[in-house]
Amino acid sequence: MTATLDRLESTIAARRGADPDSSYVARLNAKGMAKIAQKLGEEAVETVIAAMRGDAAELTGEAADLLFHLMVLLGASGVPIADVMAELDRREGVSGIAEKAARPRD
Ligand SMILES: N=c1c2ncn([C@@H]3O[C@H](COP(=O)(O)OP(=O)(O)OP(=O)(O)O)[C@@H](O)[C@H]3O)c2ncn1[C@@H]1O[C@H](COP(=O)(O)O)[C@@H](O)[C@H]1O
Repeated sequence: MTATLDRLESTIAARRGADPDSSYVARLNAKGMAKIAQKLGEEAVETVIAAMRGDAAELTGEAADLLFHLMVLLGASGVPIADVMAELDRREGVSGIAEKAARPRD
């Protein structure tokens, strides 16, 4: 999975400055962060809908769209996928319930 995301990150970085007429990555970046964020939100909603329909093939496609648009957003934000993976590694073995219970209260 990491190798796939690493390759996709490189492809997105290489395509960002391409001709928007021939590159979806370039076209989306040319529209700016608000449009990239909007697309990510739309893909998240479509992923949720596919999950609720119980259609595994549809969910697979929507999840791929979601991950792709997340990668475009991370790239446009200058956040390497390696940093996200490192954060997940850091959390490994820490129960979400225990972590939430240990948060300082307001
Ligand atoms: N993985 C993807 C990928 N997944 C989805 N998409 C595109 O994401 C778009 C999402 O479809 P939507 O209908 O939701 O969006 P839309 O057509 O822009 O609709 P509106 O926003 O206009 O309403 C489609 O154009 C898909 O083709 C992708 N486009 C590119 N990639 C990867 O990025 C690489 C570079 O792509 P280009 O920049 O286009 O060369 C490709 O070789 C792939 O590896």
